[in-house]
Amino acid sequence: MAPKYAIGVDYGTESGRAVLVDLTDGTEVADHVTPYPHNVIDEQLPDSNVKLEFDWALQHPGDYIEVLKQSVPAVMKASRVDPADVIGLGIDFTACTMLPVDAAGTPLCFKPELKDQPHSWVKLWKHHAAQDEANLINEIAEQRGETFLPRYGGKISSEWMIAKVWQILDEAPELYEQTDMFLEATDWVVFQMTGNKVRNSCTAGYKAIWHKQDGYPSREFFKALNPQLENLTETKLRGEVVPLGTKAGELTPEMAGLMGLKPGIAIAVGNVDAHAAVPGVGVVSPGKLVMAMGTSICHMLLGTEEKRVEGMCGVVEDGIIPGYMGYEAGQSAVGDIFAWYVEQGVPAYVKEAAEKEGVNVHEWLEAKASDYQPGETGLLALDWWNGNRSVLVDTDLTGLLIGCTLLTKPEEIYRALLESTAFGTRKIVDAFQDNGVEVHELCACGGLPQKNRLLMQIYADVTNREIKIADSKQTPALGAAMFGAVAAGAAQGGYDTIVEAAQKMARVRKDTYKPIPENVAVYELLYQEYSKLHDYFGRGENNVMKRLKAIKETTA
Ligand SMILES: Nc1ncnc2c1ncn2[C@@H]1O[C@H](COP(=O)(O)OP(=O)(O)O)[C@@H](O)[C@H]1O
Ligand SMILES: O=C(CO)[C@@H](O)[C@@H](O)COP(=O)(O)O
Repeated sequence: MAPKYAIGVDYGTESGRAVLVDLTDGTEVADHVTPYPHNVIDEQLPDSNVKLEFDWALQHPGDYIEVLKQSVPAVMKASRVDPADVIGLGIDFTACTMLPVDAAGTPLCFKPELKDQPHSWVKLWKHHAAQDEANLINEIAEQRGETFLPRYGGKISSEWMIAKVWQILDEAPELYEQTDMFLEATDWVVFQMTGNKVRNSCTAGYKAIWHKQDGYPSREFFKALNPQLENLTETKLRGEVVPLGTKAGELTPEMAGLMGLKPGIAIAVGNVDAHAAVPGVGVVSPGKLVMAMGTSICHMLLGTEEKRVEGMCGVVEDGIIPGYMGYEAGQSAVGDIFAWYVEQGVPAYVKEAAEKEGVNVHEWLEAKASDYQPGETGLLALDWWNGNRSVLVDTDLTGLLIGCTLLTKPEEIYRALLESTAFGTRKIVDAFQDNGVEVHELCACGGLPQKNRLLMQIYADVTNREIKIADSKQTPALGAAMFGAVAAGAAQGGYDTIVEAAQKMARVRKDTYKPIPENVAVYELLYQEYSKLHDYFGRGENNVMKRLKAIKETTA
């Protein structure tokens, strides 16, 4: 039989990419990236004078369709694979990236009369302007002794569905009324391809407080938030929640025409980028922490029991791989911090030197920073440039750099920023380990492990654990393609379970990063210092970061 193929489409923060995968062994035959034409909308609405407030991050739903229109035909063309041999397609997305739609499923921002209303647009995962609502959700849930709270590390994040929905109700009640449904963007794109509105158990579980046995929180809880939210889950969040790997439907003739595929192929229910990466890197059993390392890091882990872990993003039964508890934690900014420094903090001479040497600024700084030993810069940083997702779960926390002198060099600051993110990951590893969810080894995927060797060695040294690296450059997309193959099923040339698909299709590289004992010893000392700063600024002893933000908001 001719080999069969599946396509995985990975929707990142700034771009979407499609990968065409051979189902016999996971070979990535072709890939193509489409940058989102409108990128992240965080200052002004498109074609409008409307300026956005601080902490907003929106997207244009049309950009997601553009990825299907450009990247899918591009991989078909590059691979010369016969469309008849493509049996399934899966997607993965950033989350919670959500949007309000009308009864026909049309995004409200597409309506001319609503396009100047910021709340009609897609709220990207890193939209952090619903922190007030998140704080209240946590306060009320705690007062009421809601049993869901421990499943989310004790706090519901402002990045998630309920806080974002409530912000819309608070600030744009008319738009809330006009909304027929709030959808995760991943479910909306699947709806565009199939005509079926199906909610996936992964985003519902991790981002919308849905539980396999208990469903959503009670009406009473929502009523306690705001009486207008009492019926939220039966109305604007209604819809069947189905497990990962389920076939959401078949590709419609219209979309097949746009994408250069055959109508009728299996489309898997939506998934989250980090979660799709777990089978993508071949992890289908407990003890191996998968780090999807890009603009942010998501830390994914399988376990056999539901444990309480401070500040984890969530534990969801079957949330990653059926049969296991799926744990998620994360850091809201990692690559984004390095990008900030490269764009905003580096002197002109660094940019000139990098250009002269034919490398980018990251590469130049990495090379220079590699000449330092751990501790030699005298610097230490807190990695909260975009708040803290785990373990403090507080988007109002901000960045900190300590130890600068008149002799401090840009590469030293760059190194301190790399180290700060490794310390943030160590906090997460320790939180799991201390609460009985074992972490034996780390598996890294995403853009960063391909780009920065120093960063990966620092992570091995700081966590004192070996790190395996995914062989795929597009691990979430590979995982999404696996789910596409499962949606198609073995009878069509796909697979019946994600475990089988991962065993056949995933690979890690032979070379790994191993901790260097001398470095581990110094980083242990630095980590103790990091922990003191972490608790001092993050656990209420000195709320200077919040006070500065409050002053900024009143004077802006
Ligand atoms: N050489 C480098 N070292 C460290 N970070 C880098 C380097 N090059 C790019 N980055 C960062 O990588 C991030 C993008 O990661 P990537 O995995 O490609 O994207 P995404 O998270 O959107 O999927 C950006 O935040 C960028 O600052
Ligand atoms: O929050 C999640 C997953 O739960 C991610 O979608 C979010 O951190 C964005 O990931 P990227 O940094 O774009 O890889």
